[in-house]
Amino acid sequence: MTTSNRLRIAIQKSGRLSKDSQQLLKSCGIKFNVNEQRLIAHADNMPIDLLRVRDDDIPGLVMDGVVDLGIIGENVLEEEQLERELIGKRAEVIKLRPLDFGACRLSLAVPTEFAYQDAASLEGLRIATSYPNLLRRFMQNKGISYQDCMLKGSVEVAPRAGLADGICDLVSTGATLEANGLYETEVIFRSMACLVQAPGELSPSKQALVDKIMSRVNGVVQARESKYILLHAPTATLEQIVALLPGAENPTVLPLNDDTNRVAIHAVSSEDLFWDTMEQLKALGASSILVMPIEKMMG
Ligand SMILES: Nc1ncnc2c1ncn2[C@@H]1O[C@H](COP(=O)(O)OP(=O)(O)OP(=O)(O)O)[C@@H](O)[C@H]1O
Ligand SMILES: O=P(O)(O)OC[C@H]1O[C@H](OP(=O)(O)OP(=O)(O)O)[C@H](O)[C@@H]1O
Ligand SMILES: [Mg+2]
Repeated sequence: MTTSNRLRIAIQKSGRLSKDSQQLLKSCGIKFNVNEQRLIAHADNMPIDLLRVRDDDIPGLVMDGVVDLGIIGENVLEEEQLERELIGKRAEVIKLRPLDFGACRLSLAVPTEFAYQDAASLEGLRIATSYPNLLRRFMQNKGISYQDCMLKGSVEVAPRAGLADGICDLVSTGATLEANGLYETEVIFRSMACLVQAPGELSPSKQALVDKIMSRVNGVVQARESKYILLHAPTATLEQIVALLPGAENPTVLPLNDDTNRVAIHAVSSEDLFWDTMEQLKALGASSILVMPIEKMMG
């Protein structure tokens, strides 16, 4: 456990998770300025320090209690846990919650000309990856032997460079695979960013701060997933219209001036309202449909 009485949070310095991690903490009311050159950023309004590091270092820092909290991809967390289990090192973290960014998957991929049937097609072949432990677990469960080619970056170029027959790497849109003449054959792990806490007990003041941050994170994420919906609806189709609003319980129904056949509906929906639903609402006679973002939410 850290000895400092300021709460330490590790986030990725620069990369796929850095902007979203910083944005999330800022949305929770933590005020800080990041200096690109500096590893540490002190919050102005709360006893919190942000440590800006390589994402691979975050699970270890949390597991060892060097920092109190961390924001990390589940893929990197799980890989580090498997690595530490292998060498008998403490690998515990408290998983506080998944976050709403950093969605990707760890997949097997092979060159377009490779006749892939199932994972057994890779028997005895060489697979390039930055995730040797997740790959090993998957292949061991299937009873397939293969050869490792450990690369920290540029994994997708390995087959073309003659370093490997296939790869096991992160995919989101698939554009990188396509650009490198590869296709995805098997998803071996699905990942999101998550908020984790060091094992063991925090001091009461730090615990109170973590509770406060957690409640705010919950509010921020919930608000981002929700929408405020306003519309006018014919009373005749009111029930059908309300049923179409995703996750909107007990919407407010208000009378309209000089119109007894129509009402105004105000509702908080637990998810976005897609165009298809808006078109269905319109077909049921709804009009003046407004879908608005919600900035904050509590209770
Ligand atoms: N294409 C993607 N879309 C969404 N999330 C992704 C994508 N690629 C990676 N991620 C998530 O973001 C994390 C960080 O990815 P990034 O590519 O920035 O890592 P990195 O190059 O290892 O960075 P670092 O320099 O910090 O080691 C990944 O571990 C994964 O959880
Ligand atoms: O399926 P896609 O949408 O193409 O995304 C996948 C790519 O994204 C990540 O790399 P990133 O772009 O973060 O750069 P990096 O290789 O420098 O980490 C990942 O390592 C893949 O290479
Ligand atoms: Mg990394």
